Amino acid sequence: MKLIVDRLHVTLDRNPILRDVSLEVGQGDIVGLVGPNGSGKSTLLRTVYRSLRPAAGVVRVGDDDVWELPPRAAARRTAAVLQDTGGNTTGLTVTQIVALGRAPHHGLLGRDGAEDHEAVSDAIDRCGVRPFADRDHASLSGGERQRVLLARALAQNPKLLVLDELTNHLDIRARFELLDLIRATGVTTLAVLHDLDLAARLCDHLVVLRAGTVAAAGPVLKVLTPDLLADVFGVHAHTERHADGVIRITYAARPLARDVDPRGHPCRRDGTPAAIPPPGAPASDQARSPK
Ligand SMILES: Nc1ncnc2c1ncn2[C@@H]1O[C@H](COP(=O)(O)OP(=O)(O)OP(=O)(O)O)[C@@H](O)[C@H]1O
Repeated sequence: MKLIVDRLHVTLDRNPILRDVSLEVGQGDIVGLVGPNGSGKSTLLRTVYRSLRPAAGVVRVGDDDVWELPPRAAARRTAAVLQDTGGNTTGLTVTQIVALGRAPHHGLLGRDGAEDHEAVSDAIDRCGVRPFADRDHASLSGGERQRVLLARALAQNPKLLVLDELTNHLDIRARFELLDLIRATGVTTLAVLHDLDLAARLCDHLVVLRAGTVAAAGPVLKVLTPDLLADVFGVHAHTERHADGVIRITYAARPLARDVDPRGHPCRRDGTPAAIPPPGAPASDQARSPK
């Protein structure tokens, strides 16, 4: 199903956290949500998986506003894998954790049927956690637990996957494997990723948040321009597609100084110029961080 976020505003403790945020994830597409710390990525995800009601705006999954759907119907559509959803799982096996993904599909009696067993078994296999199936979930490594949480989400058979830093605990091979796995699901996905290289590998499109607003959105190469990387992330970098088809980002050795604007002109900490550069003045190389 398609996800549409339309003119979303979120306020927390009277502070505006998201302002006029709109984005779209097409059926089966993977869109990466990126941005500096505190830019509002997790807050946006919370409105999408219906844990935080927006002050204004609409979140539509398929044809329905998720905030108008009954909670159980909304839960059947969207599965979220969050940074710290491990919770206290001591005493539950991996299979039991994955089976929790079936809860939104159960009737009043809450009994597992053949379809539930099949969905759980299939998710366990797809995520490669069969070797741990009978282990206590709490005894797994961080990376193993991440895969189990993804298996729980897939067991739910969702129409929309919402992922918050899923690859955090994973080694590099496991990251690539997980990215392949997410791609193979074919499920519409909105994923928060801090690692821009991984975002470029996984995603069809990116949405860049800065201070609660959308700074840019579109195909990876169009979005991750040197100006945007300097402006939003404060780094000198360039992005290109290599001969193997993979988009990679090359970063300068150091971040931009905080008191230099993206063109290398001195500025105040709030980004306003310290002095108006004369017309046509070249960017000061001295003011730039070394490449
Ligand atoms: N209850 C609250 N009251 C006021 N501000 C809040 C509240 N909860 C979160 N915030 C602020 O909202 C902003 C956005 O937070 P959010 O967690 O969505 O950012 P993020 O982009 O996911 O950050 P990170 O990359 O560090 O995980 C932050 O500045 C945070 O301090």
